[in-house]
Amino acid sequence: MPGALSPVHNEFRSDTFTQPTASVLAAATTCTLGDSVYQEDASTIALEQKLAVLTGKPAGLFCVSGTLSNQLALRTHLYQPPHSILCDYRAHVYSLEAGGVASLSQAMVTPVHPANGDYLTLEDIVENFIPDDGDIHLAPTKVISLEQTLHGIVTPIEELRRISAWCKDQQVILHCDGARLWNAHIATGISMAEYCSLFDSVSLCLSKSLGAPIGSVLVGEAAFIKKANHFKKQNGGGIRQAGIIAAMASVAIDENLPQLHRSHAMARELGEYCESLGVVLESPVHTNFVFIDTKKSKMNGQLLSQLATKYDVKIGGSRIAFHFQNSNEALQNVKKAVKECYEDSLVNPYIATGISKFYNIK
Ligand SMILES: Cc1ncc(COP(=O)(O)O)c(C=O)c1O
Ligand SMILES: C[C@@H](O)[C@H](N)C(=O)O
Repeated sequence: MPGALSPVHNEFRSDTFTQPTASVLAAATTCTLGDSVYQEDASTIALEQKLAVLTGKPAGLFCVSGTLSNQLALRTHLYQPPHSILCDYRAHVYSLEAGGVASLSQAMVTPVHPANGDYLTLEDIVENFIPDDGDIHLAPTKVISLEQTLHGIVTPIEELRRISAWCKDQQVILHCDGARLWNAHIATGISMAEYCSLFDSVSLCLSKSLGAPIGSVLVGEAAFIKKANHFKKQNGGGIRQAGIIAAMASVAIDENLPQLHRSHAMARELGEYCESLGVVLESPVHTNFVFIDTKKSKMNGQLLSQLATKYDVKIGGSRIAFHFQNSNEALQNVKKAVKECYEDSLVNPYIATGISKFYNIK
């Protein structure tokens, strides 16, 4: 119903909570129903080709999740241990994919803290890169895995170009976890094809800011995608009548991509409000996330989650995630929760111990 609040209008734990709209759901009734393991489903093939054209890559592979899409990319790029990947210490492929790099690819990880505190530069990479120089003590860096956006931060295209040129010169694979590359595209106006031209492979989530119910697409060279499909089947990722979810994802891209700027504007509004209070942010608000630096702000993330409930919004911890289905009413309630949590910190400064999570899965 036009104007009605979405069931997830007050959901700020993650943009993974976006729900299919009526028109996205309707696509499930007009899709093809071929067996996509046999590569006979027209709706699935159409989505993969759509993403290939959009990103300027030769081929695409529909996967049930971003984790699978990322891990298939790394497994396909990595084939002769001892080897390692280099990424940001906060990268999802390292910190939130259950150790898949180790179990699936038998790879070590070099997690790097960016010197500028926000995004990896070529200097960070060169300083931590492990050369394949015959030293039998080492696991050489074979893949550099960047994330755009990472924690909502947009790495400048100029930096990506520097890194990409260096990787080509060093013959090192460059992968992009582009779960939210869509957000970078909308925030900068730089095309998806321009971004993707800098990487050997890109994993694109459709089930987050874009509001598809399920799915990601991995894009890259045809031979790479063919091998990734082999590993996809090996790991139980073969999907039979995938047309149902592929068709929904295709509509979600068309209808929801133009709306991402709303979530960015709401995030900016909250970020500015936080700073007006004196709340310290962990990183700049470039897209749809506000990360509160609970340590520097001496704020208790769990208390923030509890206060969120008091104001009828859902917040998982130090991250406040925006998506196109949030309401302005809910944003004002988030501000009330943040203000009360910050005021509490002035009286009861919270000293965090142990690893801090920005999400809260029971
Ligand atoms: C940056 C990033 N990459 C990959 C993923 C994995 O996606 P999925 O949850 O679909 O496995 C997520 C979260 O979901 C993410 O935030
Ligand atoms: C928790 C994490 O895996 C998820 N991708 C999120 O951003 O919410």
